[in-house]
Amino acid sequence: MGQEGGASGRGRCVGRLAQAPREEGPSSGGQFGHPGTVAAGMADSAETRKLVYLVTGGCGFLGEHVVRMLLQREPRLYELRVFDLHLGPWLEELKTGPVQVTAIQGDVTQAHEVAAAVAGAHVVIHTAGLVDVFGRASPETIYEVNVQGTKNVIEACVQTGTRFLVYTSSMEVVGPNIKGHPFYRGNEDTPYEAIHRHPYPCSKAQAERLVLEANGRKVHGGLSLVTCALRPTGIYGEGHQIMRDFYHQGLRLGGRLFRAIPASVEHSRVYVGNVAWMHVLVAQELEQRAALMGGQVYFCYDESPYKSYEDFNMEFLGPCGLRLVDTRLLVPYWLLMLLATLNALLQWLLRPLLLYAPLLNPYTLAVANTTFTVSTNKAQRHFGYKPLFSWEDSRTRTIRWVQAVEGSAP
Ligand SMILES: NC(=O)C1=CN([C@@H]2O[C@H](COP(=O)(O)OP(=O)(O)OC[C@H]3O[C@@H](n4cnc5c(N)ncnc54)[C@H](O)[C@@H]3O)[C@@H](O)[C@H]2O)C=CC1
Ligand SMILES: C[C@@H](CO)CCC[C@@H](C)[C@H]1CC[C@H]2[C@@H]3[C@H](O)CC4=CC(=O)CC[C@]4(C)[C@H]3CC[C@]12C
Repeated sequence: MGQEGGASGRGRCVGRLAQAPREEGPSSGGQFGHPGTVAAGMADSAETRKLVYLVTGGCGFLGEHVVRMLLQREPRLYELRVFDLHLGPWLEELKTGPVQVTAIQGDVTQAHEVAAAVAGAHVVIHTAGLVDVFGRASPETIYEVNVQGTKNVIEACVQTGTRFLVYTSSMEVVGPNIKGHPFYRGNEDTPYEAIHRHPYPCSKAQAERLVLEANGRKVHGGLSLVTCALRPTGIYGEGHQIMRDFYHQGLRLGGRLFRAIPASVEHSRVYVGNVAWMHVLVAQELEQRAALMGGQVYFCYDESPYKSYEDFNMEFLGPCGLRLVDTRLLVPYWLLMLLATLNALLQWLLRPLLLYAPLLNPYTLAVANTTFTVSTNKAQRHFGYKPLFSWEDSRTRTIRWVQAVEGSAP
């Protein structure tokens, strides 16, 4: 493991520098009860409902869970603004509850649309992003959405006087790096050479740096902006598109998936409900703990076991009737690399005619083939986070969801 960077974000994209402040302030030390109980115990009256939240990307995989979690766990919520390029029809059913749910179809790359959505919000949870490691979008588009979009959100907060900004970053900001160094049971301060070439991790790293640097900026009205960034590892759960893709691929292959990655390569994964809960909790605690939490990064973690990407997916796909066939002896790593490179070449050749974007490419192979596991309690120490969903719950919920998508179109 290299010593140049750090999981605190001090890494670099090739040609771009990403830097984040180190943790400061005392630990608040495990003095909290169960995180849900404080919010759930508060009176649900019109008087207590005065906060306006904005969730960007609120119709995405994670965003929808954040939106639903806020409605369940933030009793002070008066209005919830859901901002997304594509609004989901499920939003309609949320409009009948006690909270005013405002659906805003908008684009984070358009500063005026973002400013209009942010104006008057107390808290912004910025989850919108272009998650593309398959070459579907151009690098320019990825930067435009992930970096310029984040700049627009920050500037909107500053201009309109919004003080609290929670940013959904990613473990990819740290690694795995281009050298394939393992990150084993690391935390936010573990030294790691965070060097990337791919536009997705580079854009997330740049955006995260902007968010952290904005902490302490004066917003309209003279108060200070308080920001922090959450870094989920690979998220799974209801709505996880890649899990659905693997499931349908398995069905097409007669109920089999083929192991390509050694079982010894471990990944941390985190259940979407726990990631959403962490966002809600951070948003709730930022004001009281601004000095401690402002400008900080937190990995998102829970009790999900460390496993290889494929073995972990089998925790859900296995009970749905798929099995993992070990073909690693037949398909050695060099052959996989060759296939991945071929896929990249085909993508480039076919680009003028059609979009060819398979799951396997040199980047996804490198990520899947590099150990990246997180072991930290920083979120618990700083704001009392404990996973809301146990591993058993997370697993059961995800299996039920995969079973429900059974038979649906790939
Ligand atoms: N899926 C994962 O395993 C991980 C995701 N993340 C981060 O979590 C966030 C959410 O990711 P997912 O829910 O997985 O992705 P997603 O693609 O399901 O959700 C992203 C949402 O952002 C919206 N969006 C995209 N471009 C937009 C634009 N220009 N203006 C407004 N909205 C726009 C999309 O319509 C979508 O609803 C992203 O920032 C991603 O980088 C971080 C770590 C892991
Ligand atoms: C070699 C293939 C044979 O089955 C398996 C390919 C799996 C890949 C598609 C995934 C392996 C690791 C995933 C990434 C990881 O979980 C970290 C991520 C964080 C994010 O912020 C966005 C998604 C992702 C990059 C995720 C994408 C899919 C994998 C590369």
